[in-house]
Amino acid sequence: MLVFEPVIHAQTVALFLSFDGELNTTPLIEGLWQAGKEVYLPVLHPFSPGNLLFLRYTPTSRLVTNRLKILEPELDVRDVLPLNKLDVLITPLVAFDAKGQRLGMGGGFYDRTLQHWQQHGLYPVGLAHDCQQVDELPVEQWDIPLPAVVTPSRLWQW
Ligand SMILES: Nc1nc2c(c(=O)[nH]1)N(C=O)[C@@H](CNc1ccc(C(=O)N[C@@H](CCC(=O)O)C(=O)O)cc1)CN2
Ligand SMILES: Nc1ncnc2c1ncn2[C@@H]1O[C@H](COP(=O)(O)OP(=O)(O)OP(=O)(O)O)[C@@H](O)[C@H]1O
Repeated sequence: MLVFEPVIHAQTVALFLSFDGELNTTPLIEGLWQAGKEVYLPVLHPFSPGNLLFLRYTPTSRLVTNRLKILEPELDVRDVLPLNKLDVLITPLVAFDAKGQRLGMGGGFYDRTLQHWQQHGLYPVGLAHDCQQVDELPVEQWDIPLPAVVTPSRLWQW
């Protein structure tokens, strides 16, 4: 991921703190910090259900457990980055298919975030284990396909 072209050119990168068998993102976060990138994490929106905010994450950030039992940075409006300032958005996923369709945890959070991603100048990329690839996923009308997925063994692009 650190040698993936959009990441090399990025100043701001959002990713996620792994839980429940997701590929461990800790080494990647430290690599991004070392490369001088600003790292952002998703925070459940305090009053807009189903939406995410992206907050700056540094080695001294205070983390709290949200209602979905995931660690997230403590809400401080000064740490929020608007989506149009985000260069790369690394998304978690449960499974992805041969066309770049993404299955998530079912909250619709990333489908909402990724609406109109092209207009935001944002580049989304999924991060997953190799075994999370499947032939074909059922597609719902709101599902947004990913232009790229990175796994430990390879890069997929569509
Ligand atoms: N590491 C990580 N962070 C992430 C996500 C993710 O997939 N991975 N998300 C990706 O969107 C968002 C959170 N999405 C989630 C969606 C559903 C559940 C979940 O456990 N749902 C339970 C019901 C929980 C409840 O309502 O009490 C369930 O479906 O059984 C957790 C996270 C934002 N942060
Ligand atoms: N752009 C959207 N606007 C409004 N509702 C949406 C949008 N995208 C998804 N939803 C709603 O969110 C719900 C969950 O969607 P879905 O099962 O595709 O989530 P997911 O992609 O698996 O989850 P996540 O993105 O959080 O990992 C659906 O019931 C859908 O109605």
